Amino acid sequence: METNLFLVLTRFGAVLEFLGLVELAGTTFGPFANLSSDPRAERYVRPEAEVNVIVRTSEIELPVIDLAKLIHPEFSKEEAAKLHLTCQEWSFFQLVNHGVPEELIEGLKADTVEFFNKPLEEKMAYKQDNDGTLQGYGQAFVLSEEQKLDWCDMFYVMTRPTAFRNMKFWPTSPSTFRDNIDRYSLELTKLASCLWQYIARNLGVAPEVFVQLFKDHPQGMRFNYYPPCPEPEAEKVIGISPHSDATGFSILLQINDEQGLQIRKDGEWIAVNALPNALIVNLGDVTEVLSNGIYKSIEHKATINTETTRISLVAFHGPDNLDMLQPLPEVVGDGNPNYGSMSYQEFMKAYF
Ligand SMILES: O=C(O)CCC(=O)C(=O)O
Ligand SMILES: [Fe+2]
Repeated sequence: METNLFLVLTRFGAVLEFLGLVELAGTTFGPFANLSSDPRAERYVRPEAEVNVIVRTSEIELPVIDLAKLIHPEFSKEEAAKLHLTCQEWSFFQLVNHGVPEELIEGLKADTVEFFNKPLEEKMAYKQDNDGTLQGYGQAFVLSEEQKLDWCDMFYVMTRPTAFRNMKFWPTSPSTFRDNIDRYSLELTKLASCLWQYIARNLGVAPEVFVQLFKDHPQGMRFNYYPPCPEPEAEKVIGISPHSDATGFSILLQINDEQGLQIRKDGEWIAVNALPNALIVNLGDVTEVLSNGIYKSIEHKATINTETTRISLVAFHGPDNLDMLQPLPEVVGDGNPNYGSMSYQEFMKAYF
């Protein structure tokens, strides 16, 4: 979690000082026929050293957790033990048999692709404004003129609590998009409640404690759109910079089944090869602190490629408005707390 964390914070409402560069989003990609000769490319092309880190190429499959087994009386104990070990060793896992209806996922995928394929003017009707929440269509944090930019358009909406929804950012076309986002949001909320209970038990904490911590299920959804990046500079361009998520946990759906997520494990970058129907879950910084570091929030990034567009959807699940963020007493026991206590507000501010 000790990384450059430009990414997630405002998902839950911190204040962002924007520099008006949001207008760049979307307009930047199309005209980039040649990154090496276009002066705007400077904003995206990074020094080689930043990008060329080791990637383990050997096939490593991210652990798979089966939700049907987790909730099945006969298999639950074994699967919960696997979940605990996976959370300790990886912090990332693929969730299968997650119960989110396939028809809903397929509908949401189709709507998302259709939305991003629309002409720029139409998408700009939903552009981010300076309301400090990053909701809408645009780019991730642009904090200075010097900062290198991620090769990614984003579209972000707060989905829960439902009172936080700002419907002016919710596209009316495709006609099913709003409803599918709403339904998916509810499905993931149910899923999150279920997972929290097992995570709590695995940490020796009463599930009610987690129910209370995450009671209104704050949830934001970030749609990431990574267009193909032209050669020859593509190797020095990143889809999303290395970061960890400031959440309880995040749930990623690959919209068009293109791979590109990489996670940092034991000092190496590992390319994730996700199963077609899996959701990818990763524990965030809040969980790292609550668990006193038993579970870590690990760094990850998104790569781009030269030929194809990649689209992902990440749903962030945060705690309710905490006063203080600190390790749970059940987890610390008589041992040393590794993590101090900090105000939740301060914690969120640290992301700037
Ligand atoms: O698109 C991906 O694979 C990663 C996205 C991500 O990490 C994020 O949105 O926080
Ligand atoms: Fe992330």
